Amino acid sequence: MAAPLADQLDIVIPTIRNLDFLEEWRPFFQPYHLIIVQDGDPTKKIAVPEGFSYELYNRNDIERILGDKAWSISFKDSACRCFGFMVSKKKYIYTIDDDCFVAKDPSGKPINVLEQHIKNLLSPSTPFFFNTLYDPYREGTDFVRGYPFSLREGVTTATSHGLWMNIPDYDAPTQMVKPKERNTRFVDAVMTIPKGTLYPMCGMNLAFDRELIGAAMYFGLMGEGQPIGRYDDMWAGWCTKVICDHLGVGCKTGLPYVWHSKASNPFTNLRKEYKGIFWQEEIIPFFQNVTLSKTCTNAEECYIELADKVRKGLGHIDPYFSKLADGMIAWIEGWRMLNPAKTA
Ligand SMILES: O=c1ccn([C@@H]2O[C@H](COP(=O)(O)OP(=O)(O)O[C@H]3O[C@@H](CO)[C@H](O)[C@H]3O)[C@@H](O)[C@H]2O)c(=O)[nH]1
Ligand SMILES: [Mn+2]
Repeated sequence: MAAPLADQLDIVIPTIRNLDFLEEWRPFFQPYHLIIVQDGDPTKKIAVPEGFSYELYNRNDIERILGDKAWSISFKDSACRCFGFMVSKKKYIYTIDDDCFVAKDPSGKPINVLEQHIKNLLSPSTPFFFNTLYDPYREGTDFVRGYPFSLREGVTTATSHGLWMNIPDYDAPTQMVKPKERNTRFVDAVMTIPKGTLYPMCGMNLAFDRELIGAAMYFGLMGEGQPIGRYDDMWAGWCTKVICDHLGVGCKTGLPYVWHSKASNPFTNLRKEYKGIFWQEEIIPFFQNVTLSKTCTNAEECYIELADKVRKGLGHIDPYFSKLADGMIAWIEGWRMLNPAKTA
């Protein structure tokens, strides 16, 4: 079984359930190191299937390691996964939910998500001009007529956003209106999200270049004690996209697919999401108009400047956003504490 970049990529899994799903992934995941972020009750024992290389962190570990910055890592929300991004020492991260399984392509072949995500990350992105035949670097396709030759080299890819068969990542209102809707459509495409365009980044099946954009992959303050949930990955997606646009690197979406098996409770989800549903109508224009200084030349510097802009630009909506801006700073302080070499 192909295991590209096995020594350069960590798999981060947030879990409040169990890790039984790893048995199905074993052929693809066993060569890689796992970073498991155990949410909820730290006294609960999470069994890791035999044969996997892993490190496991629970809430006590997060408090011990981050000390007075631990509050920036959410509790009782999948946002806790970003702690795994922080403690990893690898160049690449893949993160997956524990209710995602191996999907099959239309020929019935099991999909090796890591192989496809790594292909996406190692091939260039084209954020400055849209190629209508999708990924021009893929075998059997190319740039179409009229595509500027000066742009055909493309730029470095920072993120690879995979999709989901079966249970789609719908918000609560959509889930409530369409409880039985399942995604049965396999679209054989990867495309770069154009510069200046935001997207709803889902954390269920996501890979990224940790050295390039990891410092901006903070999943915010969600879950217990917070007025909002299930906007963790959305927040990280908005922040990382504006920073990728500023740095001139790309974000891709499309292949690979996972099979998402569990529909979370729409009523619980509505309670978590409802403030986000109307707040985002102000948040999105903020991110669409935010600009970062030319002096910001890496994700950390961009993120610190963005935190200040969040405090000034969104603080009027709710005091939560000032706290979130503080959380963004605490996150970067934690990041720098655990990743000193890169900062230097
Ligand atoms: O309190 C919690 C709840 C869940 N987890 C772990 O996080 C992932 C996702 O959980 P789940 O599958 O229950 O939620 P979904 O609605 O399907 O997830 C999607 O919505 C986003 C919510 O933020 C999430 O990023 C998407 O993937 C599982 O691994 C749970 O075990 C947790 O750690 N703590
Ligand atoms: Mn799920």
